Amino acid sequence: MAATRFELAGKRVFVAGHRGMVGSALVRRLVRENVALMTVPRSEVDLRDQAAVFAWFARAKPQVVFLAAAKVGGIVANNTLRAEFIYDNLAIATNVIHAAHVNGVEKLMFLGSSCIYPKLAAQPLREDAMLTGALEPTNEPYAIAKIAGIKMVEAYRSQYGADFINVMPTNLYGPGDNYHPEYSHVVAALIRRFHEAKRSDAAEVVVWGTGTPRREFLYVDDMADACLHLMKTFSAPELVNIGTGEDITIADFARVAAAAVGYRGRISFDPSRPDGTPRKLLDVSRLAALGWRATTPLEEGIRLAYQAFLRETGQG
Ligand SMILES: NC(=O)C1=CN([C@@H]2O[C@H](COP(=O)(O)OP(=O)(O)OC[C@H]3O[C@@H](n4cnc5c(N)ncnc54)[C@H](OP(=O)(O)O)[C@@H]3O)[C@@H](O)[C@H]2O)C=CC1
Ligand SMILES: C[C@H]1O[C@H](OP(=O)(O)OP(=O)(O)OC[C@H]2O[C@@H](n3cnc4c(=O)[nH]c(N)nc43)[C@H](O)[C@@H]2O)[C@@H](O)[C@@H](O)C1=O
Repeated sequence: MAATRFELAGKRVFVAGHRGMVGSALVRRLVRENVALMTVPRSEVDLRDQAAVFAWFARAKPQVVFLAAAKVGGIVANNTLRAEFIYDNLAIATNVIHAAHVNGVEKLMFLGSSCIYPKLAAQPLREDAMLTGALEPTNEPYAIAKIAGIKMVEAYRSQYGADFINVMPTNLYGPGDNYHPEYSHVVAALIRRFHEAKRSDAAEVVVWGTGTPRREFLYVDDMADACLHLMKTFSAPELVNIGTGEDITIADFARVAAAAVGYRGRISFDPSRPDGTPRKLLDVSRLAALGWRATTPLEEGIRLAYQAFLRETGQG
C-alpha cells in the first residue's frame, strides 16, 4: 500500500466528539500540531440533527474531520440500548460524512470498530474479513451502523473521489473513559470495581462472564497518535486496523487491573453475564507496514488509566 503525504499544518481541523475518550485524546495530540482546532458542543449541534450539522459545516467550513462522535458503550449497553446504538450511529455517520462531502472537506477519518468483523472470523482479524460472516449478536446494531458508515466512506471515495478513510480501532481505554457500573467497557468497569473493593476491604470482586474471552486493549493516547499518523500518510479505500496485535484473556486482564489498583482480594466470575465475542485480536500488519506501532505496554496503560480514574472522580 503506497504511502501518501497529507499536510495537516495550517488546516481547520474538526474533532467530532471532542469531549469523549478518543476525541479528547485527539485534541491532546492535535495541540502539538500547527492546526486550527475546531470543536462544537453537543448542546449546540446534535450530530443526529441533519439540519444543524449541515448549517454548522456550511458556516464553519472545516478542512479536515476526525469523526470520533458515536453512541458508545460496553457489552451490556450495546445489548440493551439496541435502538439508540443503531439510530444514533447511523444518523451521526450519514450527517457528518455527507456534510463533509458537500462542504468540500479535504480529508475525513471515520472511526469504525473491531466489532464490525464476524463473531467467528479467523484470528487475527484481517481487514478483508468484514462482511464474511454473522456478527456478534450483543453488538449487531452498533456494528451494522458502523459498517454503513464504512460503506459511505468507500462510496464517497469511489463516486466523488473524496479523500475519506476508514480506521478500525480495537478495544480502547484511558483518560476520559466512562465508568458507569453497567454500561462501561471492561477496563473502566474493573478499575472502578477493584477500587471500590479496595476502599471497602471487600473480600471478593465479581467479573462478568467466564473469564475466557480474549481481548486486545490499546491505550487511547496511542490510538490518537495512530489516527494522526494515518491521517497524514494513508489514503486508500481499504480499512486499517488500529491495535497492539496482542491479546489477553479477561481472567488475566482482571489480575492486571487488580494489581494496578492494589486490590488483593479474591476474583470470581459470573457466567450468567454475557461473554460476547470469544476472541477479538486485530491483524495489525497493514498498520505496521504503514510505519506505526503501539508504544504503551498494558500494565503501564492501566496504571495511567487508574490515575486518570482517581483524578476524574475527584479522588486523586
Ligand atoms: N471506546 C472503545 O473501546 C472504542 C471506540 N471506538 C470508536 O471510537 C469513537 C470514539 O469513542 P469513545 O471516545 O470511546 O466514546 P465516548 O462515549 O467517550 O465519546 C463519544 C463522543 O461522541 C459524542 N456524541 C455522541 N452522540 C452525539 C450526538 N448525538 N451529537 C454530538 N456528539 C455526540 C459524545 O458527546 P458528549 O460528550 O456530549 O456526550 C462524546 O464526545 C467512536 O466512533 C467509537 O465507536 C471504536 C472501537 C473501540
Ligand atoms: C469496544 C467494544 O466493546 C463492546 O464489546 P466487548 O469487546 O465485548 O466489550 P466489553 O468491554 O463490554 O467486554 C469485554 C469482555 O469483558 C467481559 N467483562 C468482564 N467484566 C466486565 C464488566 O464489568 N463490564 C464489562 N463491560 N465487561 C466485562 C465481558 O463479559 C466481555 O467478555 C461492544 O459493545 C463493541 O461494540 C465494541 O466496539
